[in-house]
Amino acid sequence: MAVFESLLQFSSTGTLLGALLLLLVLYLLSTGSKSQKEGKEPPGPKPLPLLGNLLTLDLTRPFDTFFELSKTYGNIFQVFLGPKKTVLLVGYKTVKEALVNHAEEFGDRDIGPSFRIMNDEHGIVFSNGENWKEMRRFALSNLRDFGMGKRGSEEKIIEEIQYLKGEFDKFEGKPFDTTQPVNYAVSNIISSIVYGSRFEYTDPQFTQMVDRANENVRVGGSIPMMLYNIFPWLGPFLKNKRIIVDNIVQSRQQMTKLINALQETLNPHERRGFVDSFLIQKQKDEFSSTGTLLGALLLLLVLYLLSTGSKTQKEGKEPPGPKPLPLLGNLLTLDLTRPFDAFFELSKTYGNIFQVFLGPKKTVLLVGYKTVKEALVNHAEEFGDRDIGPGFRIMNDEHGILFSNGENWKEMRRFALSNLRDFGMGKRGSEEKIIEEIQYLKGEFDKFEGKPFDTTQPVNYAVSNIISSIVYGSRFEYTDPQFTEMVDRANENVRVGGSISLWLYNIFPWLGPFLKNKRIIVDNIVQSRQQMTKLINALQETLNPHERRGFVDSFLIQKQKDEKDSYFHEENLMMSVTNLFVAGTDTTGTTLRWGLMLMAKYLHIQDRVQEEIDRVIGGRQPVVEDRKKLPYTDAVIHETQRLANIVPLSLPHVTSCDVTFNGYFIKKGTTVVPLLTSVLKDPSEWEKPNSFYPEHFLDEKGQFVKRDAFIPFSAGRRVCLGESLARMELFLFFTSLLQSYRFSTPPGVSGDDLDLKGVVGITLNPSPHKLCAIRYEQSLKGYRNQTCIFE
Ligand code: HEM
Repeated sequence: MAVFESLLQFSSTGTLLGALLLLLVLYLLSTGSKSQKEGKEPPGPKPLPLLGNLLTLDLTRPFDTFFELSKTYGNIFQVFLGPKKTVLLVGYKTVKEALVNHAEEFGDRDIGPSFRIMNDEHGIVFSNGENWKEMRRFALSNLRDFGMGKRGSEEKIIEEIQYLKGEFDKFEGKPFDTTQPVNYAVSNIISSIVYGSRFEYTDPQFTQMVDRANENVRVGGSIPMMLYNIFPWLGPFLKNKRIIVDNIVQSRQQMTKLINALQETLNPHERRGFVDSFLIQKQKDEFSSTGTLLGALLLLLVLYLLSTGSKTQKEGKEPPGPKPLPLLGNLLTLDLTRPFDAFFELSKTYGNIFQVFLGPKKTVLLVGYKTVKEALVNHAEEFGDRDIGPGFRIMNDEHGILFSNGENWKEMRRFALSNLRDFGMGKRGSEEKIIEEIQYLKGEFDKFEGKPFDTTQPVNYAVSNIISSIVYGSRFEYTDPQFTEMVDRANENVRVGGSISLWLYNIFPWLGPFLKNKRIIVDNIVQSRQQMTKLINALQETLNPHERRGFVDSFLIQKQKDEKDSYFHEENLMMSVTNLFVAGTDTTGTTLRWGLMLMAKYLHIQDRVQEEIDRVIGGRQPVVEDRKKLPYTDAVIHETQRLANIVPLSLPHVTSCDVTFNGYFIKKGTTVVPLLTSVLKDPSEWEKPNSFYPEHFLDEKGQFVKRDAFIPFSAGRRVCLGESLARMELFLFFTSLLQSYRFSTPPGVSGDDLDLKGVVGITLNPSPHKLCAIRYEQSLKGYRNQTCIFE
């Protein structure tokens, strides 16, 4: 019944009672009609659909419950924890027979969602296969070296007992809770084997680590965590899951400090404990000491030179590419500070389809308009899956739209598209929202009174409010820290997500604990989820099925209707909202900022835009309909998107099956990068690929012309879901701002100082800069000569 009570916490009582009644009917029907497949599967109590045996199991003491059940079903029986079948082994003979005589078959660890958040399938307790074998063997042999089960640890234990007695003595015979002193003493034994020294019981670094570990062990066995294992979408609502995640984040920080300190004082000839042994082994194995690395590089170079002479490239089979080194692949020769430029450069040698090895990971590059279009559009199915590497996995966990695949992706994308359209995406509804938001943004610009300022935050907040009002049903104030922090964190994750350390993390995920950037991303996610949960809970509480305020409402209503439907669960809601929020903010904000910067850089082009707007629109608010009458402005916006090239690598795809493409064989599961840079700057498509040249989109009569190779939103199955919204936003924001302001560089900064290279993240941002936005009054002539206001 405890489960029943816990379930009540998560659902509205009415819906739950209805669902239970339905399940009861299903149960009664099924009891009469079907026979149990005894003799094949182990026997066990009859499960209800979806809930399995949860309603009849007392999960407060599951071990007693299972033991009790064995009296009815024997020594091997099965229960259903929700939809998850679990076989119980009961009694000495059965347990020994399975674990010892069938050691191989029963020897793997089941790593459910709650253990996964703690461990990520590394280490010893929650890993399997070769990783587990290697880690267990290494731990056993090293723990023995440091005295486990031998004289060495005997001495440590005897020493620690004296400290523990000291603690007990402090109570002078008065009553006390033995938990902390006993835990600290016991923990010091393993700590001195692992770290090489014991800790004082007054050292908060140590006591917090012990207390947190104990809390996680306790909370990890609680009913909410069992439910989380069964229904992981409950995660965002479970306080206990948050406690565990917070404890992990904090303990990892402290462990990292301890390990770093050991690393700094490491002496390979004097190992102090298990960590030292591991670090030394790591150095040996992974070339991290400079000497070894240089030696290894030399060896690799020799191997490389030898192999270049002897083996022939399998051209015509796999795509060509630079010769990879073992383990490191082509990493040493690739400039990951601007990977898209490095790949584009390589295509000059290897052609439009080539492969590189990022570490051991093969990645196929698609280069130029024809190849990218051929793959993404004509072979949409084969090239349409998303590659979800470790870096994206921490952000998304394969739910939502951006980083999911298969039926989950299809359902979420379809639902998002149709609902975003219902809330006005690409239509009149969002036009009104955008025009309203522009007034707020102008208010922000005006506050600077013509003095130089960084456009990042106001532009991002304004743009984010458009997708926010579609998703949540309302805009936020620019002074609301709840909102601004969410936007700032999303942008930080997009920036940090494209850093070299995240590339390395994608290639060698074991680097994770040492990477500050990974920690930044995880912390941002944890905090943003808490804020999103609050926002969604507030919407849930005031939900009216007859008046949907935004995408979240639609999702919640669908979730209520379709409780059985596995796709409309909490995790998909959180991830879809995150995807729309992040993808809908950073991209459009960044493009708009490029646009304003380019106007300040190329004043003669700004002149022409403003002349056209003055002539065609005058002082009234620009609307979408005006686009047709503003060919030059439209061309400038398109050219901004082309040259700014803000998603230069698109997002990684993966082949969904083996595919032979343009004569090359690409295996199922190969990472594929459609190099959008190479399309937007394809020299065979654009007259001046590297210049800002709005004429790319104009015919000789000055009329706007579409260009096939203009695909900043990518193409095919995964084409940007927000394209129509983004295009509308860019047009309205850009024309309205250019109508009202003259943009120029700050005093002392020339247009030439504004660089076009940008800052690399997942998206390509303008380099840090400030602009002056000087109000342009229609009545004033000669606005072109107005310059920045001096402070
Ligand atoms: C100038 C603005 C934008 C640009 C340049 C842009 C570009 C892109 C690109 C290149 C992709 C990856 C396509 C691929 O995998 O091949 C993408 C995906 C996506 N974009 Fe955008 N985007 C923009 C604005 C938006 C907006 C406003 C939204 C919000 C509604 C949005 C939502 C998404 C989503 C949900 C996906 C994932 C699609 C999927 O995996 O099925 N984007 N975008």
